[in-house]
Amino acid sequence: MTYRIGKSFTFDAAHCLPSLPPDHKCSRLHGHTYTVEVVLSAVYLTPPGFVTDFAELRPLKQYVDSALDHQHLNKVLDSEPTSENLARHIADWFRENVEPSIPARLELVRISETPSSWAEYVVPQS
Ligand SMILES: Nc1nc2c(c(=O)[nH]1)N=C([C@H](O)[C@H](O)COP(=O)(O)OP(=O)(O)OP(=O)(O)O)CN2
Ligand SMILES: [Zn+2]
Repeated sequence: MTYRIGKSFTFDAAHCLPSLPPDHKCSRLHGHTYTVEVVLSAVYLTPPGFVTDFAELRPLKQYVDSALDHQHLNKVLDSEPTSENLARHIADWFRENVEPSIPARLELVRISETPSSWAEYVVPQS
């Protein structure tokens, strides 16, 4: 049996995908209101019955606000800022900076650029 929780954050940012053909609309600079959703799991609950306290995820919100909100994502990521690469970037940051101090593991990060599309990075089982 595994328990899961999720939390979402939003931020606004600009990006372009320069390796797309020049006539592709996403090769030009444009912006999105992004949604970041993280899903965490635990086999055992910690008192009073949490996978982890949602408040423990505050550092991720601070990272999103300081590093991603109102930024040009091509200047933030080493790779082209697709939703897939952004999901991996956030998962890597979370696993390095938050996961070691909480009783839960990161399952996945989901990114939505628009209400009708999303991409996920699913963390491999260790
Ligand atoms: N697999 C991916 N495909 C695309 C990505 C991506 O990150 N991963 N990104 C883009 C562009 O960033 C684009 O801005 C978003 O694409 P799209 O969903 O086509 O956006 P629209 O709002 O224009 O959607 P419509 O439903 O066509 O109005 C492209 N592809
Ligand atoms: Zn885009």
